[in-house]
Formats: sequence, C-alpha cells, structure tokens
Amino acid sequence: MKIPFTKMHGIGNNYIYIDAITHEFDASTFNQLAIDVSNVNTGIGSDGLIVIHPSDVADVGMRIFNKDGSEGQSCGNGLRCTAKYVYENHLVSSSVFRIETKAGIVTVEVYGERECIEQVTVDLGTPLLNRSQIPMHGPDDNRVIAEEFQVASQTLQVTALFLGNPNAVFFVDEIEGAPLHEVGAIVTEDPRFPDRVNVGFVEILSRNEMNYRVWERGSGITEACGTGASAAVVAAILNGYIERGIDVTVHLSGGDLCIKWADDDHVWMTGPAETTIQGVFHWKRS
Ligand SMILES: N[C@@H](CCC[C@H](N)C(=O)O)C(=O)O
Repeated sequence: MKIPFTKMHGIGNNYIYIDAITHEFDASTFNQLAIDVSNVNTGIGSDGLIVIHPSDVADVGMRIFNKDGSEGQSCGNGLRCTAKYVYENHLVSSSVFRIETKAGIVTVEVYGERECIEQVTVDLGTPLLNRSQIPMHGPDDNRVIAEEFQVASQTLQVTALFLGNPNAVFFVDEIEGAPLHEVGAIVTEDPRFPDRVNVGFVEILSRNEMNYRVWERGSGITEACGTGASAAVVAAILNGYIERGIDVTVHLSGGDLCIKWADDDHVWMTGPAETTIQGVFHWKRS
C-alpha cells in the first residue's frame, strides 16, 4: 500500500503526517501504521504518526499516535506543524483557525508567508489540576503539587496535571543529571496513572527561564514535548518558582519554546514548525 506523507518537526519532535483531508485512509490501521512508520530500520523513523483529518466542529482535526501505536489526546509540537501544513496547503484560509483534538478544540495562529510559515502560537486551553482529571489514583481529589511519590527506593516530589495530555513533573537541581531512564521509564507506566503519563524534569534557571527534558508516554525520550513543556510551566507556577502571566522561555533538547499561563487561565505556546521530507511510504502491513 502506498502512503503519501510529509515528515515535519517542532524543535526536533518529529512525526510522519498524513493528510486524510486530501487522501482516503482506513482509520482502523492508524495504530499499526504509527508503529511501522516510526521504525527507523524498516519504516521512515519518527516519534509517531499524526493524522490531519476533516472536522465537523473545527476548521480541521488532528490525531496523534505514539511510536508504540497508542493514541495521545493532543500534541503541542504536532499542532504547530499541523497548522503550518494546512495553512501552506490552502486547507484553511485565515491565519487564525481552530483544530479539533481528542483533548478539545484549540485555536492557532500562524506567522510568515503563505508558502513559508515559520512560527505558530497555540492556545492550549485551560490546565486540569484535580487528581481525577489527570487522571491519577490517590486519597482525595485535590491538586497534586509537590506530593511525596515513591519510585523504587527513592522518595521524590511530583506535581501532576492534565494539559492536552497527562503530565507528571519533577524538579531537579541540574538538568544534565535528570534521571530520564531511571525514573522516566518507570513512572510513565506507574499504575497510579491509569492512562499512563508523560514524565518531565525541570531545572529552574530564573523567574522566566527553565530547562526541560521528557520521557513521553508511548514514545520514550524525545527532543521536545510541547504539551509537556507547557505543563512544566504550570507546575513551576503552582510550586511558586515562576509568576503567572509572564512569557517563560523553556529550553528543550531540540530548541526553545515560549510559554505563558495567562491570567484568563489559558496556556499559550509559541515556537517553530519545519518540514523536512515529503514522499511515499511503501507499506507492507505487518
Ligand atoms: N510530543 C507531543 C505529545 C505527544 C503525545 C504524548 N506522548 C502522549 O501520549 O501523551 C507534544 O509535543 O505535546
């Protein structure tokens, strides 16, 4: 089967994009297709698959499938790339438009020439802070802020919230020593998070700057996670490290994002989107 695709990335978080507005695909194959395109040896190599599809409730729709074939609810870097793709390909007319995701409808704004969008702002909406909304098991339905959290033999402090996807955030003294493998790989599968979780590590650099690294649910370590970095800014504000309502620069392995938790409760993320390859994947279904 021949699958036309575009490979795009947002600060290194790379996905294979298929356009289900222009082409027809069998939606029941998306989980397996994500596994197969992500394989660097027998596929294309990516952090997963993003399907751009028609929407009845917004201008376009987007679905995100991780490397292991599981479906996430949203994707911050993927939303910026989807916005670039649909605007450059004249699938929307205005530079401000709405994208449907499994986590709700988000508004995006693209900046640049019609054929060459470079930066995109995404209104990721309102973070969900109560335990049951993350979801996370526990004794009550309060917010999870610097809560003691046992991982193997260590006692850590976790701040958890839902912003597009479930996120657990740990603050560390130095990002280079962040235990991505030792803690990230374990916590993402921890039964206290019934839907699994994205695991982020944050080093606070100043009142408006932080380093962030991530172990993504379903994909492992990636160069960047837009919803995760946005959740990390909210977590830093909840812990009193950063003030609300200001632009925060988040340094990720693949580049920087500008993120603000505004006074109206919405979280705004701005960053680049890039196209790297267009082609046809010759898919031998496994
Ligand atoms: N990389 C993404 C998030 C992708 C989904 C995530 N792994 C999940 O399943 O929750 C981003 O940029 O937000």
